[in-house]
Amino acid sequence: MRPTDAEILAAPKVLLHDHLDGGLRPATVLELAAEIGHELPAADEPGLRRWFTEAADSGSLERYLTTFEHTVAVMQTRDALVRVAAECAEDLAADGVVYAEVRYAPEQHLSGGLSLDDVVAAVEEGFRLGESRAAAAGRPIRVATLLTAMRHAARSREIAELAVANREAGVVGFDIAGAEAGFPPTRHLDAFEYLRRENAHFTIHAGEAFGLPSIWEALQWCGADRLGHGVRIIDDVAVGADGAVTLGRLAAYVRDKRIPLELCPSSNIQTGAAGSIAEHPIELLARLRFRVTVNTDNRLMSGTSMSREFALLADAFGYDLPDFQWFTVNALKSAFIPFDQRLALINDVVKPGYTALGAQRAFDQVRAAGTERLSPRSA
Ligand SMILES: O=c1[nH]cnc2c1ncn2[C@H]1C[C@H](O)[C@@H](CO)O1
Ligand SMILES: [Zn+2]
Repeated sequence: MRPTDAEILAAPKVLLHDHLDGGLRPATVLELAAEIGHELPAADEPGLRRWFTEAADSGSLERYLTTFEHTVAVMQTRDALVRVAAECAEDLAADGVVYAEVRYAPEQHLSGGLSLDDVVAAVEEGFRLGESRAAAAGRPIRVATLLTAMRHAARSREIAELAVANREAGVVGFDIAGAEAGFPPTRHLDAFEYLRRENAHFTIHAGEAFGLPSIWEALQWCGADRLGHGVRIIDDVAVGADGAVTLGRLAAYVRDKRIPLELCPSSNIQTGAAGSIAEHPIELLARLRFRVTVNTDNRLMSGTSMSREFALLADAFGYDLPDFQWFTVNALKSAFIPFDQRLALINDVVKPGYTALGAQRAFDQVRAAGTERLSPRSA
């Protein structure tokens, strides 16, 4: 059965891959840009919303990334960062997300004179503010942070140190992002070796715009805990005409080691990593029991939300609530917060949430069945 949109919205959801600078409200971009005199490509909310999705719809990661020029430009002051982070937490909570790991690159927020420490402090303040507003609105959420280093730049070791220094302040991990082709993860080996020595967690954007060599480096040279996208692992999965499946050694390793794949269906279509939702490898990877998770990547650029991603998957593959519970539990198993906290969220929030939805559906069916109709009298 296709879950209703109301059921999808109410279902507890978990998000591991969402960029702070890819999820601003269009109205906020307009207001912040007006305050600092930044020129935008559209003058009103619907126009700006449309511009972001259309410009990001380019089929190339490099062109997709140019749209961040306008979001990063308006996130250069303490107040702007607090506001954007608070709204991010509120928007995710309103969408039924109960736990999120949100990432951003502190090195991109220094042009207004903030230090790296100032940037982290402002974003954490915003997340705490958003969490408390969401709780007051009856939609509790926990937001944890990943600090990203840009792969074309040379500050990854410094950002890794910033992540470790802010572990107690809400930062739970590290990531590298930006154009993938030409910037292999091994350029940042120093940062990853440092993080491993510090017993810290990290994910790497790999296997999105570039294929298996990028995934292999991220795992076997750098030691990534998770793969940001990792969708091109499908290149190492062969399906014969008779339906027989053969995994190459890298795909087998990813599945055997339960390496989480942070799949982002809508984003993958925009950057050309997949042709359409119906053709997205998520269905085959899920059926093969890879550790698949569903994510938004950039809600503004993709005009999406966790609920929308789930709805698209439900339409394309007939997924129902048990499938969404499976994706959600997978995500929590893969989160960077401590094991006891992950378990508590699985057992006390996610499973009861899906059970309640199942019970509600059963009641609705009984109630519908209770309205007895006279069937036409047969001859
Ligand atoms: O999907 C992505 N792949 C690579 N880089 C990305 C993706 N989405 C966002 N970014 C970049 C642009 C942002 O400015 C940066 C930090 O969030 O990360
Ligand atoms: Zn991303």
